[in-house]
Amino acid sequence: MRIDVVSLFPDFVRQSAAIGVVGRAQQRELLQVETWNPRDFATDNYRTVDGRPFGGGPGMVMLIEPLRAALAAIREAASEPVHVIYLSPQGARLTQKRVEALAKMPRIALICGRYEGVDERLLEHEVDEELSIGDYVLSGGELGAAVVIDAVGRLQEGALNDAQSAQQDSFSDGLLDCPHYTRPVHHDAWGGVPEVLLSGDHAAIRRWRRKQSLGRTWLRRPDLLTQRALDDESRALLDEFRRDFER
Ligand SMILES: Nc1nonc1C(=O)NCc1ccc(Cl)cc1
Repeated sequence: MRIDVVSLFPDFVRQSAAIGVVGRAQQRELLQVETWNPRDFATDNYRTVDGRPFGGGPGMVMLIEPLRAALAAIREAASEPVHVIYLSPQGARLTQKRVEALAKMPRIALICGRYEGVDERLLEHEVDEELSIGDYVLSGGELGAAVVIDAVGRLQEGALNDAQSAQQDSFSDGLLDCPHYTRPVHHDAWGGVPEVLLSGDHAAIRRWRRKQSLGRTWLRRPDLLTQRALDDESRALLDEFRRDFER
């Protein structure tokens, strides 16, 4: 999969995509991240990328032309269609479900805005999808782009090792993760570890972990439970968790 990022801060995007799982996915050529700086597509001597807002008001707006020219260059370098995404608080909230769909696309382009916004005509004519990583205001779209690159990059076939895949699965089935423990078995100030995890009874351990994931989701994110049907076993485990909790 190839991801082209249009950003005034290409180094940030490149460096964040060069580490960890995503960095390794690039080394293995499972993923390719390229950056394009709109300033390189500005047509005037001052390499201008922003303009004053019509209607007045503070701040500046990103010009159409440098962004449009950067996208044209991206499309020229592409043998297949490019799905263009704009990151902003005005977009649809990014979910794991949407990440899984994006991860199957051959090419996506991420446009990172700065200043007060991007000329609406660019968004109307060039952007296929507007996405938000959360309901808060950042200084630009680059952090959103880094989130999309990470979430989509780790889903590329071969990017994750077994442990990471297991962790991914626990989140991806729409539930919160269970608690994790490691040595020491007994900590002076903070006590021990749930006995079942020391038992070696793998069926019981699996059951305990599933019960914890269901229970934590019920306690912390009940909205996630309404979005999915629970099979009989999960329903029984959650009821057991709730009985224990309310005891
Ligand atoms: N929340 C979010 N989810 O994705 N992006 C954001 C965000 O706050 N971007 C800031 C931003 C976006 C566009 C422009 Cl022109 C300026 C600043």
